[in-house]
Amino acid sequence: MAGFLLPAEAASSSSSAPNELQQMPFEEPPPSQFIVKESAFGSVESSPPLVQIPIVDVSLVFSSQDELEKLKNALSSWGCFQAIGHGISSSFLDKVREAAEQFFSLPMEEKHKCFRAVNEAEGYGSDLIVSDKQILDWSNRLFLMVFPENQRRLNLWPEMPNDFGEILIEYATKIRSLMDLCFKAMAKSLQLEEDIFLKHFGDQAVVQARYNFYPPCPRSDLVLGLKSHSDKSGVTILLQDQQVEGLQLFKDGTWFKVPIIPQALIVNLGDQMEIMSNGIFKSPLHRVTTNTERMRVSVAMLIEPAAEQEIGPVDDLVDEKRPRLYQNVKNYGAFNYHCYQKGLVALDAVKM
Ligand SMILES: O=C(O)CCC(=O)C(=O)O
Ligand SMILES: [Fe+2]
Repeated sequence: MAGFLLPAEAASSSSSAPNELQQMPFEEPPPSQFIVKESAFGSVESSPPLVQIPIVDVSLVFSSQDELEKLKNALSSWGCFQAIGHGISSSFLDKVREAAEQFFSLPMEEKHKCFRAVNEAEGYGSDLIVSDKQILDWSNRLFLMVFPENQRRLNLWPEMPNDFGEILIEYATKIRSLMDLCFKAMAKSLQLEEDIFLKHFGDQAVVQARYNFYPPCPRSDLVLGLKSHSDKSGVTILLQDQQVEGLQLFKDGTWFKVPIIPQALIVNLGDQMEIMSNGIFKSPLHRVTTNTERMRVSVAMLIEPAAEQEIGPVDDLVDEKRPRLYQNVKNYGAFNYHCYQKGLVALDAVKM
């Protein structure tokens, strides 16, 4: 293999073309900005225990109390589960993966059309730099707003493969239904009115797609595809690569590898639902390691309330036995990103 794409801003100190990805020889050691130093969460460990995180058949959560309990227990311990019975066919999931792979393998001139602007998150590129101490992720991503529909920036959407947009809209529509089902099930599992979380998201809820591309990395012992983070979202639904593992979850002081179940979707609770549930549901720390030989692709769909909408713990989950754990917040997405890139935990900063 002659080379791989290196996330841009990393190697380039030129601020005039921060998005220009560079071609680096495979043998080169990773530039120092990528090297993960020892952190509170330990060093890069590519072979931790492989654990089966809970599996929930979401087609049963309204008919089986056991399945609903499983969902509740999963979200209050791991903060995530593998969803089966979600009703999206395996052939359609393959189509979503294929469209992502086809986009990432296009020539750079073609991907260039989707490049994000220097200070914006939306579009194609590598890490948005917000701190000079930032350790860079060994990945490129395509980040697109899908809902509300009038906020789509179609000039950043890939033209190739030519059905990319159509597949994304169909996928996002199906995922939005799955998210709604999860929010209702979460409420029911806590004996709350079923629409309570949905109402907090409002009719202007934002759904974003994040296509992640992790090139092979010769030093997967030193570098991360995506640093340790918890998601800014209410909930994230993740379609993993069908063959290449990489996702790890942090629980009880240990990193665990998340196995691949090709037809499952990972429901990963985000910070904003941890806040709304007053800490009952957990937004887990997770990260992605790199692979020395194989690239990896994943597609994450995130939902959060509109930036200007204030959210906080729902009243019914605050009482004398369970005092309010979090402040009310607005525009939490941007705040979370800034904390993340500085190595801080955003949720800690909004605790009472
Ligand atoms: O690539 C993955 O498996 C995880 C991606 C992720 O955590 C994210 O996009 O927030
Ligand atoms: Fe994530």
